[in-house]
Amino acid sequence: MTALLSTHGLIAGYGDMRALHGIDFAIEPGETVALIGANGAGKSTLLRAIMGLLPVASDMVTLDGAAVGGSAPHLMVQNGIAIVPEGRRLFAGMTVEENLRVASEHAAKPHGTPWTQEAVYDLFPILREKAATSVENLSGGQQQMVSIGRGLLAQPRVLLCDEISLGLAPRVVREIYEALPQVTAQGTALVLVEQDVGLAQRASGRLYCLLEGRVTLEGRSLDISRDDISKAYFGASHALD
Ligand SMILES: Nc1ncnc2c1ncn2[C@@H]1O[C@H](COP(=O)(O)OP(=O)(O)OP(=O)(O)O)[C@@H](O)[C@H]1O
Repeated sequence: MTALLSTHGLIAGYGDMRALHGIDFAIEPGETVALIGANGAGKSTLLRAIMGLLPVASDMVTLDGAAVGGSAPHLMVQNGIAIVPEGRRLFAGMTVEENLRVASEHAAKPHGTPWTQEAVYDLFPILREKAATSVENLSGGQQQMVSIGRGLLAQPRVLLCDEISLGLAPRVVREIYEALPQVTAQGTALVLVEQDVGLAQRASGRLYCLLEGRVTLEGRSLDISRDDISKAYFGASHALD
């Protein structure tokens, strides 16, 4: 079966520095897949490579079987891939509503029920109250909700989320993660880069662990033991302990 989005022996890096050494990854509609791994393992690089923010060969990324690797990021959005970047990167000086509107203006053609601003406000009701507030006056959690909302309004088939829990209070992280099943229920697939391994395991159906630019573990999140994760996360030297 052809996956919705897949990578095939994906190699990517920065100048002469190769950060990913042949990544095979796949995700289906409505699936939540977590990417875990230590700092520098290559998780963000994989998202950037998929998104067309780093050069990759066209056949290294396929969408519905079509080679799309290395397309410009705006074309990847049109193809149905969107990213919630690390650090949120909202448009400062603009309100919540304006940030969301900009996303709608550059959206892909919706595949199923389109995401609307109202649907985003239903997902994160606090944003409805803050619609006219400038984004720099929001809490970190509220800014993250805007960033996710903005990603959804691009009408993605796959939303790539880079460390959406970073720096947020546990209560806020819970609030955001509790909303995610409503996203996948619409058929949108979610890729979650997540530092909190327990959270990643609970929130995803499958996970991949990266170590130094390679996949060291892949499987159904609930079937993978903590020991297997620990070995995959820290590498063979740890496994021999
Ligand atoms: N802009 C960049 N220029 C050069 N090297 C980079 C750049 N960004 C990342 N790297 C390097 O690429 C490798 C993978 O980094 P990446 O950010 O993808 O890791 P990560 O798993 O997302 O970790 P983190 O949790 O720290 O973001 C690391 O060796 C890192 O130093």
